[in-house]
Amino acid sequence: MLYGSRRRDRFECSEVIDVSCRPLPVNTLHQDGTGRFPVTRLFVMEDWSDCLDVAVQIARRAGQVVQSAVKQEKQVSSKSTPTDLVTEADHQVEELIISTLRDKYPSHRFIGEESSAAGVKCELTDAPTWIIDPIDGTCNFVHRYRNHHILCLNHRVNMFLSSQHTILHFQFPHGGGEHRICCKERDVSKALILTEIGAKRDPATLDIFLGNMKKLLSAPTHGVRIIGSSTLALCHIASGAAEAYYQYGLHCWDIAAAAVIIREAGGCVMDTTGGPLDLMSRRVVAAGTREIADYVVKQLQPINYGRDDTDPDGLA
Ligand SMILES: O=P(O)(O)OC(CO)CO
Ligand SMILES: [Mg+2]
Ligand SMILES: [Mg+2]
Repeated sequence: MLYGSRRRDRFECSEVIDVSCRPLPVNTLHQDGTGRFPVTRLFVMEDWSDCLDVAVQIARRAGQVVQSAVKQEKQVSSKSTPTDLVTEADHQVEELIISTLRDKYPSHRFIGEESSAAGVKCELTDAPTWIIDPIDGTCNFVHRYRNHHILCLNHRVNMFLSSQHTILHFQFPHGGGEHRICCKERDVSKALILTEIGAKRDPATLDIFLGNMKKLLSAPTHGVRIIGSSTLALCHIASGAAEAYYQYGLHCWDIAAAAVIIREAGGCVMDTTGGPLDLMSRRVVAAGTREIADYVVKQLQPINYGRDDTDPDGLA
């Protein structure tokens, strides 16, 4: 996923296409029945239009790497915990994205999941910065459970791109997207809520995690789902396929692009305290409506995962 933001630029939804030109599954990211996102106008600031072309090309190449790797035997290692998995494909895709973009845009900066795991400081400045999750849903990828995406965001260019089964270009007017596609449900008893587990599995953390889920299930809501890809789940909020998402323990590369997509689709993204989202905080609540988001915020007991920018091992 490649995304960038220039705050006052207009940007509008262009299209959702499938890498192999197959129709997208209904409800994967949008539901117009054709597998196509309603195409409107494409507007890219001249400065950054080149970035979009490059992003599309890289995403296609990275998507091919992942699609070919998914069928093969994988070398699986763990990072911060035994459940925090990484494969050769994660490294290969991140290297492909960073090396290509660095050649093309020497002044741009990078925050990458696997580079951070290797000790590169996770530092977000005002410089154009690409935030990269080479495979989101690595555990799914390892098990061939097909919910995984390549995610990369450019912090200063209005574009976002995801590649695995899909390539997405979303370009919206900041703060005023015309495509209000998030669910507008305000009644939590009619909500489907998504979450992810996080890498910590000690008994105290799991008690809090299960307690939070129990509260939301007993609201009652229609249900709680865990699909194994934070960003895909967040994109489901943008698409209107679910009403809310919350998580402790995700990273800036899981949230960054999806947060913009949700906002521009008319939804809200915030901190688990109800305050503004802090990209480095490793926690998030997102929803189609403020009412549902506020309800979720009130139910949650926090889990401390530290911060991406100050706790590189991620287990503070
Ligand atoms: O598979 P990844 O990139 O580790 O991401 C996990 C959450 O951090 C699933 O979204
Ligand atoms: Mg991820
Ligand atoms: Mg990843």
